[in-house]
Amino acid sequence: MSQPIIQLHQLKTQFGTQVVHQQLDLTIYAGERVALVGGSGTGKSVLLNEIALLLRPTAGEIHLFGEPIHRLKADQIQKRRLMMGMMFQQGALFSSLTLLENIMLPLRESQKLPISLLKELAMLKLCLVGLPAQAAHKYPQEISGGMLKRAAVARALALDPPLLLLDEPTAGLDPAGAAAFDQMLLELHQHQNLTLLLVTHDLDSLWTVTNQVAFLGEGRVLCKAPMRELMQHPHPLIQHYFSNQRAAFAYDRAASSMRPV
Ligand SMILES: Nc1ncnc2c1ncn2[C@@H]1O[C@H](COP(=O)(O)OP(=O)(O)OP(=O)(O)O)[C@@H](O)[C@H]1O
Repeated sequence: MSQPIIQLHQLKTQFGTQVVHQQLDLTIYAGERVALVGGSGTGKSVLLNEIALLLRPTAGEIHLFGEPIHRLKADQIQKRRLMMGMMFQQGALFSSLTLLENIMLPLRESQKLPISLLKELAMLKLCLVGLPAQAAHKYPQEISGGMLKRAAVARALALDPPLLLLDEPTAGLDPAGAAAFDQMLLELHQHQNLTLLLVTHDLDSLWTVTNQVAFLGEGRVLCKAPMRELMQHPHPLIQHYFSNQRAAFAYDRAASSMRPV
């Protein structure tokens, strides 16, 4: 059995009087490809930000890479942060920097290396996500949405983190672009020894990218299981989420593809 790299115990998240998570438990093991799904407003992005240590839960414990975060000192927490790459929903690249400069940013902040070497490392990441070398000197506003998302992944992977977090990575992409992005994620997972955790509403991504799906509802994770099993789960919220024509089409596409479902 792989090591657990994310463990959430009895997490509670509250904004004012709104309780978003309550008694939420979740364990993610090294090497898994996990999606967080659930209805709008169930707190998927909030949970991702808590795991990324960008937001503090109201109560409960987060263990990352086997360490209880609440017992760590600030410098140790920062070290854990660097072990996670995060791709934000809109990419969150700096518009005044080229793609290469954006990818170099995390490297410049944490590595004391000559600039020529940093550039080389950043170029490697650019290639890794399937972007052409000419894209390096373009600005975010000069490239397509698909390229932007790939550049955001390249930046998230700049420091070779073992864990990649992605917030709705295929949102806004056309079907072909989304499928190509999913394929890139699978290749990165295979070749970079990554654990993937993505928030998504993309039913095709659930079938093709993930091997575990954690379903959020009633403030907690109602079930974490492979898609096939999850779809059989009797909880009404899960049944409702998957009982529609779009979900049925995604199932048919997955079943007719060569990939195991
Ligand atoms: N910083 C904040 N302050 C107050 N409320 C917040 C904050 N961040 C999120 N919320 C609220 O928490 C709830 C969960 O938000 P979140 O964005 O995590 O939902 P989600 O499941 O990702 O939704 P969607 O699928 O629509 O993107 C929402 O009601 C949101 O308004």
